[in-house]
Amino acid sequence: MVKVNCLNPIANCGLDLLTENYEKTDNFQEADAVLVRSAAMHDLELAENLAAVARAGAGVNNIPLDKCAEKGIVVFNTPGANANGVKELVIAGLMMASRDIIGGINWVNENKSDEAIGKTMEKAKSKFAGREIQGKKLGVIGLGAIGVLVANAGNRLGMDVYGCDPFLSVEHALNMSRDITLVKTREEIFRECDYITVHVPLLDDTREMINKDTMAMMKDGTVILNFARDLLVNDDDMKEALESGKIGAYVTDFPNPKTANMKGVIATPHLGASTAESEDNCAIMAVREIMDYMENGNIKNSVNYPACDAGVCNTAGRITVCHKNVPNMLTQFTAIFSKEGINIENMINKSRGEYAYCIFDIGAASTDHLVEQLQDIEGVLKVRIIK
Ligand SMILES: NC(=O)c1ccc[n+]([C@@H]2O[C@H](COP(=O)([O-])OP(=O)(O)OC[C@H]3O[C@@H](n4cnc5c(N)ncnc54)[C@H](O)[C@@H]3O)[C@@H](O)[C@H]2O)c1
Ligand SMILES: O=C(O)[C@H](O)COP(=O)(O)O
Repeated sequence: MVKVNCLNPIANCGLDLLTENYEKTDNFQEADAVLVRSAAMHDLELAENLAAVARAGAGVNNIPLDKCAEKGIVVFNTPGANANGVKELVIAGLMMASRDIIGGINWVNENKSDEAIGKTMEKAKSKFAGREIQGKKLGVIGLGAIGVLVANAGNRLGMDVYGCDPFLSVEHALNMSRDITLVKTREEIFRECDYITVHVPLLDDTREMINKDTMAMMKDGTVILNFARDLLVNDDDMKEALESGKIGAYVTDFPNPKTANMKGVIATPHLGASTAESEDNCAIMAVREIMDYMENGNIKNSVNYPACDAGVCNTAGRITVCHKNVPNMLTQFTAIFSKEGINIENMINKSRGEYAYCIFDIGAASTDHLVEQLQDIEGVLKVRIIK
């Protein structure tokens, strides 16, 4: 029985995929697999039995990826599964920053008991006038699942779209409209664009990419949209830029105590992926990833281990090994099978950075004795019997 713990509520259509071989537990420490959204995992103690963590979503900065890798815990995410939900909210953000929709709605609420509201509004409305986005320049930093959808949508709305992503994948490039101008550096976007939207993961080299120096390059009144992570922006610098008019508005899905109280900020409470469709897509993808890993040892969409797919095992046994990506590991593994007189019928070994992963399909049923010997090799992080 595989024990699954949900650190956040996960959509039922995903959980319903779990067969009778899985059991939900409320106890994180006894889980073999964990499903999570944004719950912070950095301070949690990781039990020996934990084999997999699936993030039903994109950003994994709430998960200690290296600590997990070091313990042979494979971490997955669900690329693209919530991208359309975020794209639609970004478009709403573009609109809210361009037309004073919020001011106008507030005015109607404040004047809702005015019998003559139909007349008074005609006088009041000039306070809420805005500008159109058609013909304006939109810069998209990060052309992944969300960035490409935002870029294409901006293009369809008549914007002149610029995109920047030094690691642009072939898949995302193929999905991008040819009308979008690809630029090599984000500085070109900072200098050129009226609206700048960031869709990058929070990493050391993206942290505070919007700061005093980068905002100084921008046109006066530039609108910044941040539906990625709050730490991509230096809040104190943003406050100054909003006060001076350098930045016209800061739209963020990640308010914090500073930005929630900042004039010129339009904030939503991390709503990007909070649609029924995105929650269902993420839950289904995350549960399928966990099940394929637990039942077959296959890895798809991991963020700390290499992809590895051996299909369904059709030999007598299958053993998987998470290990350090260092010399002489395979020789030591195969020596153990050879000593036990067990034939390796198929084998896959993949590496990713400091870590590597092996699937051995063998001619005999796997035994605890085999596992113990493999586990004793220095550099082996986790050994699992699949069959
Ligand atoms: N508001 C929300 O609810 C919500 C929902 C989903 C994702 N997110 C956030 O949005 C981020 C992006 O999500 P995604 O699904 O598009 O991820 P993704 O992995 O598909 O795309 C990220 C892109 O950023 C690019 N990138 C990395 N470093 C870069 C850099 N220095 N400069 C430019 N590009 C760089 C990558 O090459 C990749 O193409 C996530 O990491 C997450 O933080 C927020
Ligand atoms: O990175 C993500 O996928 C988003 O920030 C969504 O987070 P959530 O699943 O907590 O809504």
